[in-house]
Amino acid sequence: MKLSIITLFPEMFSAISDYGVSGRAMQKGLLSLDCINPRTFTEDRHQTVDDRPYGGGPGMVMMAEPLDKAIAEARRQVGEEAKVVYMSPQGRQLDQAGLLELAQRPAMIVLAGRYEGVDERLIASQVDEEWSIGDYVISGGELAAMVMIDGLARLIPGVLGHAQSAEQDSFAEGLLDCPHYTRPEVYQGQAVPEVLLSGNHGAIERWRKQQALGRTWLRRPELLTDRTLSQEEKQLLDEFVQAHKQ
Ligand SMILES: NC(=O)c1ccc(NCc2cccc(O)c2)nc1
Repeated sequence: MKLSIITLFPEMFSAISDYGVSGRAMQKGLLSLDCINPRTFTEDRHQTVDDRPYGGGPGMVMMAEPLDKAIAEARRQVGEEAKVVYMSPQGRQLDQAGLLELAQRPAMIVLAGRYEGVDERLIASQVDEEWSIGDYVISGGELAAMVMIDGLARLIPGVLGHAQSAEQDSFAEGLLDCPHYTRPEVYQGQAVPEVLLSGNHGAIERWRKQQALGRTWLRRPELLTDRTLSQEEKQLLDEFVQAHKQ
C-alpha cells in the first residue's frame, strides 16, 4: 500500500516507519509512507498554515489553500484514485472490520489536522472519508493516523508471517483475547493452567475459545449481541457462565 500523509509534523511518523511490524512492512516494500508538509506550499514569510476562526472562539483553524496544494502533491505521488482520509473525532469509529476494509486499498492519502481542525470547505471539496480512533480529542491527527496505519499494516498480506498471523487475532473473531502465559511454569506461586501444558491441541483450542467468549461476556457483553455463536461456542460459554456463577 502507498500512503501519503499530510502533516505539519512529519518527524512524528518515524514512530511507525522505524519500528515494529509497520517498519518491517516498509522494509519489505509492502507499505510505503511519504509525508507532505503543508508549510511547503505557503508563500508568506511566516509560512502561515492556520488562522483565527470566523465567528470567534478559541484556538486556530487550518487554512484550506496550503492543504489543497499538499493534497494535490500527494495525488501526484500515490495516484489520482487514492481516497483522502481525514482523522477526526467526527469520523467513523475505527474497529477491526474497518481496518480490514482499509487494508485492501492500494493507496491512501491521510490528512492529519492540528489545532481545532480544518476549514470545512477543504473537507467538503477534498476529503472522501473521516475516521476516528475513538470518542476523545487529542492534540492532532498524527497519533490517530499512526494508530490506524499500524492496525492496517498488520493486515496487509505478507506483513505478518504465519507464526504471528492476524487471522487468529481475537478481534478478528469479534471477541476479546484469551489469557497468555509463558515461562516460568510457576510464578510467585501461580501455576500456568494445566490444559496449556497438556499438549492436547484440541483441548487447548477449546480452552482458549472458552476464555475468549467468557472474558467477552464478562467485560464487553455488547460485543456478543451482534455476533452469532455456533452451537459449540454457545456450549463453551454456558459452561463458563455456570462455573462463574458457582
Ligand atoms: N478521535 C480521533 O481520531 C481524533 C483525531 C484528531 C484529533 N485531534 C485533531 C483534530 C482534528 C479535527 C478536529 C478536531 O476536533 C481535532 N483528536 C482525535
